[in-house]
Amino acid sequence: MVAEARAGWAGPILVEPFSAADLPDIAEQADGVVVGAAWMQDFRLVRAAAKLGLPVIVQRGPAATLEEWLAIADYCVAEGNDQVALCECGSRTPMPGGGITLDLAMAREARDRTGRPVLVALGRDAELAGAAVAAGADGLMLAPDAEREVVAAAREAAVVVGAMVRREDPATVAEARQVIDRVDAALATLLERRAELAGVVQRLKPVGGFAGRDMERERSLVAAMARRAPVLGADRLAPVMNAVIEAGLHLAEERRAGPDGG
Ligand SMILES: O=C(O)C(=O)C[C@]1(C(=O)O)C=C[C@@H](O)C=C1
Repeated sequence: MVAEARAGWAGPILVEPFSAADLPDIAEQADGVVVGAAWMQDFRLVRAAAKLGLPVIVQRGPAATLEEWLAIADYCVAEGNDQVALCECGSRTPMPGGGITLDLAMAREARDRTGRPVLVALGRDAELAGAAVAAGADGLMLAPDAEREVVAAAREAAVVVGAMVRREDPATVAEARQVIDRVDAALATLLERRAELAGVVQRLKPVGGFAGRDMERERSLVAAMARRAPVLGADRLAPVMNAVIEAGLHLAEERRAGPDGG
């Protein structure tokens, strides 16, 4: 199965053993071993898994406290393996649909206390991807059989929400460009949404399009933005917003004219 997975995936392959009998094969073929939520407290298996020397992902059991969870990471370190990341998989609660509720506060606390990367397991549902990233998750884990659209939605939320709420500190040109690409992804998403909303205003205003331009409103929105972007300031923002607004007005006029010019 690992060989099959490798054929369609360029990234690292993590494997969760069913029992100690799986460990030799995992050592040979996997890039990391997952201490599954269901057996987090099987200390013998945890120790044996840590001894493989591969990076270990310690998933939190559905009833495990923060201390119990972090203790398992310490067990791995005690086996001489410091490549340990944590993964929040949710607690059993009376919620419908399996009754598992992600504890993002716990994930955050685990990250703050240990300085280790913390992943959040989303199963087959990308809905909380943005929330997990905003709460500080270093990575998202999806069920191996999650649908393509779910994976794409989680990835998109991670990029856009991450760019909005996380500050990164790139050290090289390549890294800085990667961060810029993520910020641009968020900008593109917001620009597209803004153009749609500006189109709504054009349809609702008594006089829409360029004929109904309201420079007073434009000055005031630039001033409000400058309060959030004081380094850029109103003078640098004004031409940027002028271009953004004009693009929205052109789009609205084109749409009103229709594909054949009305
Ligand atoms: O608020 C309006 O009246 C709009 O038409 C929207 C909008 C904008 O894109 O924000 C566009 C043109 C106006 O000059 C001012 C603002």
